[in-house]
Amino acid sequence: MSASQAGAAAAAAGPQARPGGPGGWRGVRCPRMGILFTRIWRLFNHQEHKVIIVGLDNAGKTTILYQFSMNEVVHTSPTIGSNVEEIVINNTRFLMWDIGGQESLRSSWNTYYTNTEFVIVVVDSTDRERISVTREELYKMLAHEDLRKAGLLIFANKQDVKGCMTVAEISQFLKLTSIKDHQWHIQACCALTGEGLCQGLEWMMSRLKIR
Ligand SMILES: Nc1nc2c(ncn2[C@@H]2O[C@H](COP(=O)(O)OP(=O)(O)OP(=O)(O)O)[C@@H](O)[C@H]2O)c(=O)[nH]1
Ligand SMILES: [Mg+2]
Repeated sequence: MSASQAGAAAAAAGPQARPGGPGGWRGVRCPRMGILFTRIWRLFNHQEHKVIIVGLDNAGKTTILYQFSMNEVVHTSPTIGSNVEEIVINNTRFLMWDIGGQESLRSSWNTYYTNTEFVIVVVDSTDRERISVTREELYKMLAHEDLRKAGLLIFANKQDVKGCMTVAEISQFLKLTSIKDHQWHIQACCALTGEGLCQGLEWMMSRLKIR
């Protein structure tokens, strides 16, 4: 269930990095071509898309980050500061920052905003009491100049828990249809099984393609 708004290694191989011989470059070596090749390679393959993962404490952000990077459920403790991992999907590189969600840490979320292309907001779908706090934090973020162009992916996490809020309820509580100045998408998921996480990433990939 989901809804949406509208729908390196070779870089090191400079002229000196790989000598001729088994597995190495063969033929005429041209340093200038090497530099040019390296630049082009960086241009097309080394572009990293910065993503920040935010949301209230206990929402499941760190669990999601490590499902993405290791494809497994890790034992987590509340994040103090942040975790960062590089995720590569079909040659597309995402640098994902998982930022601690405790109240005392939220005022420093904005120090991560520069150059962010996607904001992933993780919602604990069982936490009805604090959905209004998530809404406040969400609109504060969207108003920030550094996130003006960022796409917004909302994960309605913990869908495995009986009686949790549905995607429709969360969309309504967060007033998502009122968001006109950012591309957004909401995706139901369960970080423990990984269900729904790929669909969220696919949405991000689809946004990159139409730019
Ligand atoms: N039932 C259920 N539990 C989950 C799910 N995702 C995460 N959890 C659990 O929720 C708890 C908090 O998960 P974390 O990933 O540490 O939460 P966080 O958002 O990183 O929290 P902070 O670092 O404090 O901001 C852990 O016990 C997870 O195992 C889920 O989809 N379903
Ligand atoms: Mg965490």
